[in-house]
Amino acid sequence: MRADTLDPFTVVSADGALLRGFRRPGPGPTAVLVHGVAMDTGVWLESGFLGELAGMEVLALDLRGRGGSERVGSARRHAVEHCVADVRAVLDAFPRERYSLFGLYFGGRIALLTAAADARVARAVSFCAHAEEVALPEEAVEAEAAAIEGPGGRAYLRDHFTAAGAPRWMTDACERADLPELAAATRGLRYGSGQAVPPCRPGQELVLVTADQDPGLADFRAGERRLGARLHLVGAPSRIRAAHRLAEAAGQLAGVPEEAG
Ligand SMILES: COC(=O)C[C@@H](NC(=O)[C@@H](NC(=O)[C@@H](/N=C1/NCC(=O)N2CC[C@@H](C)[C@H]2C(=O)N[C@@H](CCSC)C(=O)N[C@H]1C(C)(C)C)C(C)(C)C)[C@@H](C)c1ccccc1)c1nccs1
Repeated sequence: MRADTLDPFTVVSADGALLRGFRRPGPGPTAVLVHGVAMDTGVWLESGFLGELAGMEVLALDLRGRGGSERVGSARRHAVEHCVADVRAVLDAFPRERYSLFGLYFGGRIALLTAAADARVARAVSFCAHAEEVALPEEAVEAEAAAIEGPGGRAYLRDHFTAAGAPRWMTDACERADLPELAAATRGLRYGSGQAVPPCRPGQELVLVTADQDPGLADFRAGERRLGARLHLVGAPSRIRAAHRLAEAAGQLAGVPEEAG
């Protein structure tokens, strides 16, 4: 028996891309959920994230090229500025006083960039993606895109994530991916995804979440200093293994008072 009522919605992004998602009604503050590169809104249900946000209104979108949203086809139309525009189209479609954004992996960077661009965002929580500049290794990312669109694309993703100890919901998301579009999204990372998140607005709360044993912990610490972000660590040996603990972390961070008894 599904405990949640999920109402599908459709919004149009600034460049005309048709985006789909779902709203889970709730009495409390509004959460907007932003998934990662090789994911879609299904991860919020399968990871247990949604249940941890009981009491909040939840708006979850499929970013362009993912889930039920429009296939935009080109790497340029997957530039990070278009992903930010996708999130802002959801805010425009559901006018609220304030929003809390929760982003998974690359969705976390999109959430942080959206906060920097949009004062309506009161809080942005990035799970396993930091806010610092990243020099994307062109060749490695191109090789990854080629692997994804190649004949063994499905196996590349499944095997790599499985070997890295990813949870079932992350590998299952890869099974649903439109591989040519995922390759375009991967190539699209070269258009701005490495940029550092600019300082956000006064009053905005930023939270960075990662594994306490993440080898890249220094980049998350830099976000504490540079952006005044809060750092929340989960016990895990890596960012990917932290995925098993992110729903639990979300519950702790959502900070929505338990329903009155
Ligand atoms: C350390 O990396 C991990 O801890 C895995 C982790 N990644 C990341 O946190 C971030 N990324 C990366 O660090 C690197 N980026 C990659 N390629 C870009 C990239 O990410 N993808 C493109 C395809 C899509 C599947 C996605 C991806 O997941 N691929 C994985 C490997 C797949 S299987 C383990 C993947 O990292 N590959 C790397 C290669 C260089 C190996 C190709 C650089 C170049 C940015 C440093 C990611 C959030 C991001 C951050 C900022 C800008 C862009 C992207 C995960 N993210 C999702 C789930 S786990």
